[in-house]
Amino acid sequence: MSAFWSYENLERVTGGEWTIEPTDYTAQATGLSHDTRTLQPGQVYLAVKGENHDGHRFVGSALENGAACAIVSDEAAVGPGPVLLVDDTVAALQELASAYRDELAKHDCKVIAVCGSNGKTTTRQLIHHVLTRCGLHGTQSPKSFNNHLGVPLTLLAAQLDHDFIACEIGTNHPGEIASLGDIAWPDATVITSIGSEHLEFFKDIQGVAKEEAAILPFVRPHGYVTLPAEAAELIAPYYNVQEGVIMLPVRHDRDVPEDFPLLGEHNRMNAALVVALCRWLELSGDAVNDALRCAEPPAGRLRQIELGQGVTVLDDSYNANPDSMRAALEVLAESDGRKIAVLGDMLELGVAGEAAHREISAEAGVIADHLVLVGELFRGEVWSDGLPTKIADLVQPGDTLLLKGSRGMALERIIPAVEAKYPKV
Ligand SMILES: CC(=O)N[C@H]1[C@@H](OP(=O)(O)OP(=O)(O)OC[C@H]2O[C@@H](n3ccc(=O)[nH]c3=O)[C@H](O)[C@@H]2O)O[C@H](CO)[C@@H](O)[C@@H]1O[C@H](C)C(=O)N[C@@H](C)C(=O)N[C@H](CCC(=O)N[C@@H](CCC[C@@H](N)C(=O)O)C(=O)O)C(=O)O
Ligand SMILES: Nc1ncnc2c1ncn2[C@@H]1O[C@H](COP(=O)(O)OP(=O)(O)OP(=O)(O)O)[C@@H](O)[C@H]1O
Ligand SMILES: C[C@@H](N)C(=O)N[C@H](C)C(=O)O
Repeated sequence: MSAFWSYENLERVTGGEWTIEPTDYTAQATGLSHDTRTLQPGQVYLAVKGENHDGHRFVGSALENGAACAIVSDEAAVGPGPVLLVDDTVAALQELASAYRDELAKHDCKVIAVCGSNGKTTTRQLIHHVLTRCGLHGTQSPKSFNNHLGVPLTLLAAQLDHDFIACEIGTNHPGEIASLGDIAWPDATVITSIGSEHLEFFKDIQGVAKEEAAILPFVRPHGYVTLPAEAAELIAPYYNVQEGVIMLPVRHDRDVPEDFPLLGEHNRMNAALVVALCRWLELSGDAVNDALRCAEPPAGRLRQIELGQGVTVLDDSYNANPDSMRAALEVLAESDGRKIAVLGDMLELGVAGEAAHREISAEAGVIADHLVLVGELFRGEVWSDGLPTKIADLVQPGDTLLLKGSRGMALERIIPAVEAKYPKV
């Protein structure tokens, strides 16, 4: 265990003041949690004000349940154990993560950042899967933890004897990548894609490219960046790296095994970036290929569900923007049987949204034998409790059904009705 988690170091790094003093300043906590529902005894509890709760309300129960101490910004939050008062708990979390990042560097644990418009979770999970199968020990972002809370929590959850952390870095507003880059200081970065995401805030693809390029100055000297060749062209105007950083644009997927199981050209390109990263890490090509052959997509990201009577559901319901819509429609176009596309609204596209919905519905109309549009922006069906059954009734044996829309549309709600009609055998 490192002295990093000692009470005296927590005080030093955060600049806080103890409102309830520890009895032994050199004693160690075992890590940090911001959630009493998952907190382990011995961890620091960090109180965060969220959308639904104020974490300060749970300080008492955190300490009663064995938290080593609590970090708070509200003097009134107390309990049976040490309490460290700071101005801003989110800033304290980020300061702790920054300091821990320096510890990780001393222990030669590599931080691998995964940025990009589409494919961060898929690629981050692929990296963790492949590196682990190649014999390295490491950790990765939970769920899609990729923002001002998720990135520091991911870094702080790593152990100092880990070989790597695969850490997603996300954005939906200009400036977010730079502030997270300044915490993560990655050894290597994969930029999965640059596309029409969150245009409400980035305006256009140049805006997205500029934002994603903002990770580059934070890649550590002699570090590594890989990205698709088209993305490299888009970020070229913003190219700015530390000394000795190698940047490898990837043009093709020919190094990915033919039998890589994730669907779609976009996933083959994600895998090609992982292969490039693994070469930089000097991992065995055969071991990397074997690992890629048994990879699985994360839930809701073009996951193929085989039901009874030859019905296939392509569950791509996690999120949507024009690029990931097109990627999914390409897969549907190649699929067996009649093709049914159920497409939900693409959110956060701002003024670009109207044309994008028009174009996608026209393209989908050419590919699908049956197209169902759901949501206001598509001028489609309004969601109702009866919609899943209505869609299940359209499906015939041997069909392929694509479900794709933004998170807010939650199109995975359609799956149980289709499963009920065509139970898995
Ligand atoms: C703070 C937090 O983690 N909240 C998550 C929590 O919400 P919940 O309603 O339970 O809690 P509150 O936030 O209201 O509570 C405040 C705190 O109280 C704690 N607490 C609560 C109850 C209790 O009994 N005990 C407690 O201790 C609680 O733990 C809080 O600390 O759960 C929700 C459901 O799982 C989560 O959705 C919610 O997560 C918030 C939104 C969050 O930001 N989490 C980050 C860790 C994270 O990284 N989340 C990612 C998604 C990130 C994302 O959307 N990324 C964008 C790009 C970046 C956008 C950026 N600008 C932004 O605004 O975020 C992208 O496009 O990818 C994830 O969850 O996967
Ligand atoms: N390189 C890619 N290009 C286009 N679409 C992709 C790519 N990789 C994955 N996708 C699709 O994008 C969607 C989101 O995938 P994923 O969750 O991996 O991305 P993400 O960047 O982590 O998303 P978020 O930022 O919302 O967490 C899925 O539909 C997935 O199939
Ligand atoms: C879920 C969140 N990370 C995201 O990608 N949002 C967009 C707008 C979506 O859900 O499509």
